[in-house]
Amino acid sequence: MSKFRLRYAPSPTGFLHIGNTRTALMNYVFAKHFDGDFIVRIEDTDLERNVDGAIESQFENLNWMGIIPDESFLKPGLAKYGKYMQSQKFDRYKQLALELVEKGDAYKCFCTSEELTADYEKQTEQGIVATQYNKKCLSLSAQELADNDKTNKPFSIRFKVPLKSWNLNDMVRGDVIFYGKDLGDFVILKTNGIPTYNFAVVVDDFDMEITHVIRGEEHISNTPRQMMIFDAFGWTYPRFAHLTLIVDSTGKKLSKRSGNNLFFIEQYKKQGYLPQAIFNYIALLGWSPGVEQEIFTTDELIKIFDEKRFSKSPSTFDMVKMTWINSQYMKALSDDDYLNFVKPFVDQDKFNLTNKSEDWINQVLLLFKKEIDFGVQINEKIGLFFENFEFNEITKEQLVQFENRLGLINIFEDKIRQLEEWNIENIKNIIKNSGTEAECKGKDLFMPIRIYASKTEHGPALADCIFLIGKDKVLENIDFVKNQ
Ligand SMILES: Nc1ncnc2c1ncn2[C@@H]1O[C@H](COP(=O)(O)OP(=O)(O)OP(=O)(O)O)[C@@H](O)[C@H]1O
Repeated sequence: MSKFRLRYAPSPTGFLHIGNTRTALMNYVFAKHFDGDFIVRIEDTDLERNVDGAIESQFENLNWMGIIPDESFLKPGLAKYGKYMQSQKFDRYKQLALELVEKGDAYKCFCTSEELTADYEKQTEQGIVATQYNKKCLSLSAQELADNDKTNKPFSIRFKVPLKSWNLNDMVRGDVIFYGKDLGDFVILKTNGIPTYNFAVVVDDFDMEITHVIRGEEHISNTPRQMMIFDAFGWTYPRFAHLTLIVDSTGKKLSKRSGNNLFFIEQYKKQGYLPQAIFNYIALLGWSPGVEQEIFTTDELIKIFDEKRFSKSPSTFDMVKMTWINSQYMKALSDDDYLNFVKPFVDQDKFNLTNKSEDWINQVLLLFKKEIDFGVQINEKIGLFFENFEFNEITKEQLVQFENRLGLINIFEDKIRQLEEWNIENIKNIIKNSGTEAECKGKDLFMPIRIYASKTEHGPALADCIFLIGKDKVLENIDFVKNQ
């Protein structure tokens, strides 16, 4: 059996989003499961739609998620596989399109766009819904052709669709039959010499010896056109798998053009999601592992991958689920890995770390290891340990509910002031003893102390909080809250 070779072929018309990542990921996992090659090819023939920075975004984000190409324009394979960017292969496509003209499988079309539009409009008036090219140029005489060539009349090249049928035998959808009579003769090389999508894809898949084409199902109607081009050259088809699309909550396909930032991978990188978690989540979109388990490493996913488990219905992108998976990965990190990961997300414009010790910063960040779902959330948690933390009205309302608060806090404050050895154990004892002396326990004990000492009703373990806020600042907070 020859080595499996699969490809992900984005157009550089926008940035990597959850939808096209799923296609890239499935090609990658499929290839790696069978010890094959994963190739990234850039389909940039639509020059006007190409977007600056799009190629970099695709590669950067794929690499970040561990979807690493074996071959791409950055790391070309054998010379016989050709270029990995379609805009660098225009000569090859042209030469092959002319070869098909030579063989009689394609023909030059001299119709102008005005003529074509007029004819399509006429067909529509006649009630024809699926308009087709009228094959006018197929019957040009040798003399007409020679005259047109002599005057350099601009032409496109059209494929002559045979009147036969094709069975896609799709890996997801099974048998799908297409008939030539339903497909008009289509352009494979435009007047400007640039190939159309269907032609370039076939030439590339052949050149690169692609064995399996896994892509979104919006491409299914392209596939018979590609199969007939394979046939015309006498080339063997790859196996096709058209995966159902990833849609948003309104059922709309996620697309580079959707303009919704929430679909882009870059967004999650910036928010402090872990690449393995996103990989894990996307792998389960439209593919089932066949077991209840939901958390898998990349290696496990590659191992258990089964091409028979692709879903037949669209999958909705669910950010809540992805965030939950991310939180599971965050909790499972070692303390060191967690700290290395989360520190860069601390907003240093808001929280000045320069005068804090490394040890203190680490202890503060670790308090929230089990609480935060993704990196930037740390900024919603750590405010109470920093200057200028605001005491808000809601907290004040909470505090006044505790009738015994002043008696309790006076006792607590006194003990804190006298405490010589500042450690968590001693602080715990002070809280306990203050409760005994003020005759309060449970919420009546902990909540007032928490609010006076930290200016908020929220926070991790009370003694840990007080310890890290520090003695002077705790006393300052108590004084401040008393005066509200
Ligand atoms: N929402 C989606 N769900 C599943 N696969 C998708 C989705 N969007 C794109 N793909 C797949 O990603 C691959 C790369 O596609 P492409 O670069 O054309 O992305 P696109 O987002 O569809 O682009 P555009 O926004 O320009 O239409 C194709 O195989 C395509 O089928």
